[in-house]
Amino acid sequence: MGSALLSQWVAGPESVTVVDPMASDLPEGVALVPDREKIASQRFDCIVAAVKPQLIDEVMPAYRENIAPGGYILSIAAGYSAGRLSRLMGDAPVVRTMPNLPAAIGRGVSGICPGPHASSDHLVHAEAFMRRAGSTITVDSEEKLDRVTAVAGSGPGYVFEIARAYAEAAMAQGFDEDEARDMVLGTMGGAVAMASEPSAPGLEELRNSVTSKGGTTAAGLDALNSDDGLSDRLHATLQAAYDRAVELR
Ligand SMILES: NC(=O)C1=CN([C@@H]2O[C@H](COP(=O)(O)OP(=O)(O)OC[C@H]3O[C@@H](n4cnc5c(N)ncnc54)[C@H](OP(=O)(O)O)[C@@H]3O)[C@@H](O)[C@H]2O)C=CC1
Ligand SMILES: O=C(O)[C@@H]1CCC=N1
Repeated sequence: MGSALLSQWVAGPESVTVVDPMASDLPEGVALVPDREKIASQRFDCIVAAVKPQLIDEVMPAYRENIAPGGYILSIAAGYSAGRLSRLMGDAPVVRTMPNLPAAIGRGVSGICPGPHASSDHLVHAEAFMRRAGSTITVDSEEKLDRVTAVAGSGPGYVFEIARAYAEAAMAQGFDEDEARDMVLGTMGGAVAMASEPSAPGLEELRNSVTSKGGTTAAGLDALNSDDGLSDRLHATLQAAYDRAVELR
């Protein structure tokens, strides 16, 4: 996820240093160091915590000395609470954000939540930084951010899986893999673009506008969700992701 954000951030005026033991192929203009020792004496206005939540306790404390006066930590880690991270970093200001993968093409959706000691300047900076990677929604509690994680952070995973299963079903109708992929992604992309038009009606009305009485869509929708199976499955999906975020706090 860090490299997806980096691909959008490099267009900005800041100088960026990435610490990654194995990284290669970073965008031009980014300084890469394999470990923190190489930047031991440097200070940064914003340190982005982009390792897995399970590695934060091990990796992040070494960076306490790297926070410039007035600087802050911007964490993209799912679940791991801002309070816990702030304490780990010697009561440093923390802003948490939850981006999603389409940030890689500037179409991400990022939740943002100010944590302990974060000033309004830190929040404004984090919002501007994340807007370079797509749209943002600022929430006032970490509980809400963990719900953004369940809906949007993990969301591209659900969408890719739904598209994969949809394409698999298209192949069972006799289309080859490329035909199935093109039809499914074209249909999903077109429908999402239409629903995203500023003057678009609500989603239920849009669905109804495809559904002729006694027609093919009605038959398909009946199989898809007349027993609320799809709705129930999606509720369970978001709840499971949220519950996992809570476990990672
Ligand atoms: N994937 C997603 O869609 C999203 C992920 N996130 C969050 O982003 C974070 C990263 O997740 P994800 O990108 O999926 O995971 P990855 O494993 O792809 O990325 C983690 C990166 O951290 C590097 N790393 C490991 N150890 C160190 C270290 N000691 N110092 C510096 N860098 C290190 C890894 O290098 P190496 O590969 O060499 O181990 C890797 O490049 C997580 O906290 C996750 O919750 C948030 C929103 C969406
Ligand atoms: O699966 C994860 O834990 C991360 C956070 C949201 C998306 N990927």
